[in-house]
Amino acid sequence: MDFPFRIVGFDLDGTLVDTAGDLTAAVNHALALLDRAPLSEAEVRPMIGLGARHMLEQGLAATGGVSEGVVERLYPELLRYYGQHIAVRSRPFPGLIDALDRLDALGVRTAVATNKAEGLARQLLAEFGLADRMSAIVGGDTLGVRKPSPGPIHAMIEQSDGGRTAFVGDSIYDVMAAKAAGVPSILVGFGFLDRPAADFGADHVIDHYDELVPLLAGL
Ligand SMILES: O=C(O)COP(=O)(O)O
Ligand SMILES: [Mg+2]
Repeated sequence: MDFPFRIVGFDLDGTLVDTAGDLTAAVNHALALLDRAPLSEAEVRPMIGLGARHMLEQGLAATGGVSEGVVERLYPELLRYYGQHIAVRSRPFPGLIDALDRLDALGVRTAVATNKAEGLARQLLAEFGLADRMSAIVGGDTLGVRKPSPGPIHAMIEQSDGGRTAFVGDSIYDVMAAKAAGVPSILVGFGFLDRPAADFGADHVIDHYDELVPLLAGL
């Protein structure tokens, strides 16, 4: 039987890899430089999804206020710290590697469109041996646009040589980008969701990676 998709694209933070612990540590490193109290991982999770700069702005806003000058000063600090501590607590979500293996065996290309900076995305994926198995890795700074624009998904599809595509993500920006790109959107219910899964308007929701290949096979 022919598999109905040639490309399956993934978001990174909160979708392929649970990065909340290391991203929280990076935000808290920046906050500590201002003598501000740390945030919990539960507080930082909903701040993830529009890139690390946005996460820093949200973290500052939640702890006493944010100004452009402070963001300018702390953003490079946050990136530097994060790059040096990128995979201390981060781990691929359960069942991911099996699902990628199954897609590989079906001849499906897997690719990434993330709002994380491309260099950090490649570094993180390489930590888990995942960079080399992706046909494209498009980051938040790769193009002039980021999700919810469909641009990163279009670029990911083009770099993967085209074909029917589905996109898997954990944020409203992923669902919006997939819809704008005209590809089915699949929400992972285990990601960094900031609202109930049913409220995202995704075409499908999975609660474990074991569900991904059977779902796609039926679409
Ligand atoms: O780094 C972020 O805030 C978002 O990254 P993601 O697009 O992979 O979720
Ligand atoms: Mg995400």
